[in-house]
This record gives sequence, structure tokens and C-alpha cells, in this order.
Amino acid sequence: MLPVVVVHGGAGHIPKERSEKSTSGVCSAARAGYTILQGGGSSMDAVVEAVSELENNPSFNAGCGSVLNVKGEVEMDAIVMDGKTLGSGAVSAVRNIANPVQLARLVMDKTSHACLTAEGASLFAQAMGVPQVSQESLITDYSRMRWKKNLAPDANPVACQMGKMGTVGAVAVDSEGNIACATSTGGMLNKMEGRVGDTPCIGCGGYADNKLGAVSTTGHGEAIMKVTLARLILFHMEQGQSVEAASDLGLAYMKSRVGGLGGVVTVDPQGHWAARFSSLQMAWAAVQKDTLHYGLYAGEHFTQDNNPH
Ligand SMILES: NC(=O)C[C@H](N)C(=O)O
Repeated sequence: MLPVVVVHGGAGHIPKERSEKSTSGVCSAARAGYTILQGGGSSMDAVVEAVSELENNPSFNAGCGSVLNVKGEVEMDAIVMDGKTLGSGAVSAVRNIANPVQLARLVMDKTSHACLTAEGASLFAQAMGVPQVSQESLITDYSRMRWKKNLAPDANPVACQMGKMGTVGAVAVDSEGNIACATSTGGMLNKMEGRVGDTPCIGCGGYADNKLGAVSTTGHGEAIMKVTLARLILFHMEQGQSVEAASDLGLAYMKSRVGGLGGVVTVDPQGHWAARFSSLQMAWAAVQKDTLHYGLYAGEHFTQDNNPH
């Protein structure tokens, strides 16, 4: 069954004109992650590669293409977790970095801490030699247009965002049975300056444990935090539920208990995987053996040869 990589491009309602780009983006990221696994690379290398590619793709709400806070600025959150050691690294409210997921990995690998925020994260990035990028390079015309629209007194940015999310994430199992997750986001549209969402919070934006599996989440961060969605799903797997049933149970609880919508990608130690969501859509893709799997709407599951000649 091993190895496998599963990625998501955010739960929500993807406008028609953007759906093709979302689908091709997640497929390409899943392939990039799988190439690493095929070459004997680790699940951690695979999820960081897949998420970095999605951060660099302006179609998603992470890295370049992030939504803007109420002041019209980019503030990004990211997390990685290693299922072998339960080590994790996260950054929150970072502004001038192209790939927050790579900085999160450096927090895990090079510090004794689990999360660095804002100015401290930026100083750490400089110390690690991570290049600084301008805010302008992270802001797209589309994100600026949506920010402006949601400054209107009668706007409802949360509802608008529930319409068009786009956080990115990945989970993977490698040939040695090691499991990892990574998640990265620009957060919620027109959020307050300094708002930190679920993504960098362990057990909320992601969790990985070689004994149980891994989950990367997307959706309304304040709702995800109330139910610690990633860990909740792994709890259900610990109780014997399949990846699919556990993901559905977690998402259904979040919807019924706090009215939150979202989506997840989930793997177990055997390499079983699921991509599930309670929102209208979530772009997702997975590669296992020689097959690429992908979908956008509930119930959709297309397959394609991953090594076409
Ligand atoms: N689009 C998202 O998934 C948003 C993210 N979960 C947050 O609240 O920051």
C-alpha cells in the first residue's frame, strides 16, 4: 500500500474560472511530492515540496496569492509535523517570506521551539539566510480586489471566504512507514492584524503520528480550533475508524457542534488515504503506485496514469 502523498488546495467554493487552475495545481503538487517518495525521499521532504509548490502558485491562499488582512497586508501561517518523533515546527503572522512552510520546517529542525511568530519569526528567517521578499510579490490583483470589496460596511468577509478558501496542505507516508503533514495559509479574508488561525496550531491545522496517521486541515480556522479537527480525526482512527469514516466524523462534528465547514486530507500507517470535505468543493489530488487521483466536487474521483509515456 505504501507510499502515498495526498494534497489539498483549500475547502470552499472555487469560482468556475479558477477551478481548472486549482485542479492542475494540486495534481502537479501531488506529482512533485510523489517523485520525492519514489526516489526514496522522506515523507517530510515530500509534503514540504508539495506545499512549497502550492505556495508559489498564485491560485491558492498561501504564499503568493494569500488573502489580505484588514490593512491590506499579507500575514501567513504554516506548520509541519514529523510522525516519527512528534516533532513539529510552525510560524505565524509572517510577512516577507515566499515559503512559510520551509521556515516552519527550519523551526522544527533548528530550534528547540514549536512555533515562532511575526517579528521573531522574521529575525529567525534572516538568521537562517532565508531571502526576504516584498509584500508586493505576494499580493495578486485578485486578492487586492477581494480585500477592497470586503472593506464595505455591509460586507461579510467570513461568508465570502467560506465561498472561496484556498489554504494548502499535504500528508504523506514514505517507504519506511514514516508519516508527515504540512499546511500553509494566508488565513481568513480581511482578518484583524495579528490574527493567528488554526493552521500553525498543532492538532488543529495538522497532526502526524506514525502510530496513527496524519491529517492536514482547511476551513474556518476559529471553528477548526474549537474542535481540534486534525487530532479529533486521529482520535477516531485510534478508536478503529477508517481514514474516510474518521474524517467524515470529525467534519460532521465541527458542522453540527459549531457550524464550521472545512476539509481534510488523511492517511493511515498502511497508506490508506482520504480527501473529505463539508464545503461545496475542495481541490485535492493523491498519487499512489502509478496512479494519480484527483477531484473537486463531493463524490468526484478521477484517476489517471501517473507515468504516461
Ligand atoms: N482557508 C483556510 O483554510 C483558512 C485557514 N484555516 C484559517 O482559518 O486561517
